Amino acid sequence: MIETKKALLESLLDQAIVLANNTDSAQLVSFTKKIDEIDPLQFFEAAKDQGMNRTFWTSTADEFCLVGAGTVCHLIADENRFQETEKQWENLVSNALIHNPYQTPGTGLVALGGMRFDPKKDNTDLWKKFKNSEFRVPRLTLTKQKSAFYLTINTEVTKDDHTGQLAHQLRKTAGCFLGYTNSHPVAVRLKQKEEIAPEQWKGLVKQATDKINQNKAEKIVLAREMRLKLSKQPAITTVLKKLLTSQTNSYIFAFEHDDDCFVGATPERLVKLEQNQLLSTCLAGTAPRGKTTAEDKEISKTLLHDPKNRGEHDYVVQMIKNAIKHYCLDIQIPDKPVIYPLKNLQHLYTPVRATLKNGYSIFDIIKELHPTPALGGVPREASLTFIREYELLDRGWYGAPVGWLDSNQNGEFAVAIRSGLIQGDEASLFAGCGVVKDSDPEAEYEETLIKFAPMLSVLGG
Ligand SMILES: C=C(O[C@H]1C=CC=C(C(=O)O)[C@@H]1O)C(=O)O
Repeated sequence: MIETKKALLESLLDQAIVLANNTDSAQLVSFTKKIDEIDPLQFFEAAKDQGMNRTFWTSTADEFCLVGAGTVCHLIADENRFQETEKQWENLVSNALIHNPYQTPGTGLVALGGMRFDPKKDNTDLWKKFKNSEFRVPRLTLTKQKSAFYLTINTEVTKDDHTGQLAHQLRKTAGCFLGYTNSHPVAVRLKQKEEIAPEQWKGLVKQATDKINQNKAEKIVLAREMRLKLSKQPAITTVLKKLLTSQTNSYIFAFEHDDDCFVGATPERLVKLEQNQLLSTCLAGTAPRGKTTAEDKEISKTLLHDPKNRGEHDYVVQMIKNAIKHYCLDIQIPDKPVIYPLKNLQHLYTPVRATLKNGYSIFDIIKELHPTPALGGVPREASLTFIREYELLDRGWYGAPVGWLDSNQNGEFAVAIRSGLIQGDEASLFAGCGVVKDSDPEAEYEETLIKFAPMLSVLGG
């Protein structure tokens, strides 16, 4: 007998009720179908209307987007957060009843999340809603891969559920998302902007260069915070829309916890995995964009040959190479970086390609890579100790891996920089830069100002 699409959902729910009965526990069901084109931001906004916490991820280079609405289950980890999350994920996947006839990465059962930069640094009140490591499996996930769109409905079925009633409820909720049209709310005005202790931060850069000149470290990345007061609570949909149009070479992400939302537009890929094909990238070494094409080219040329920036960049290349060699075969790294242009900045960029050996997962790689010298420093422990002790802020999820994974060994993580934590009508923005032996505090300060710009401008600055 040929089953209709409608009957597929019902038969999956029937099976789940039997399993829930047998095990006397809730059964996770994941059902994916192709849908007509839909604006991911409308889907995101619809989730707000349904009172659901939202998660957003887009890789503009791949025309790939994931939007999560609500949470059907959480993966939360403290100690050994990478191994623990992987274990929870494997467990969840092996017990779920999954219907996903598509091979497209990011369809089916997907978890999205992130983690704290440094689990050893005390958690302040600022980040109190954000766990050491937290991934969510959304109630509804929209996946956009180029011109194809997929909807995944995840639900926990209990032995007392009724197939017809549950199927009706799930379709009704999905209908609210698919038929949603609303204009995005207006943007906010910036009322006040406060840089946290800028002079003290410059002093810290000097302290770091002194430490480097005493051969106690080679590179230390130092970050700072800017506090904003806004005219009202911003609509995250509008913030994302502006980031999508202004930061085209970046990953745009958002992770919402009620009135707190961690949002950013980062150019820094940590790792991408498509089955066993791995791509990581080194992005370190920075210069501003030129005002004219000729000036821009001149700056790029200088950046490509500047020993300070090349040194900063090469630390990252070497570290990634060493970090992945145990887990990968066939590692390919070009000899020289190229320029990666952003709206306000340009970076040195080197892609790293490899094949992941059997038996390893994306978590093994993230564990080795985080933090790269683009966010921590060299040597890793000495720089982290310095940051932990002296940096004037709680980085929270800033500078840490943020991304997604699916149940077919696909996933992608970026480093959450060029980001901010929006809390009601206030926000904290974060920006940092690599300090090496000849760093000039004033120049590093200027560099962080440019790095604040993408988030600042979408919040009315
Ligand atoms: C720490 C940040 O940038 C890092 C990533 C790329 C280039 C960097 C640099 O040139 O200093 C930083 O290492 C930030 O944007 O907050």
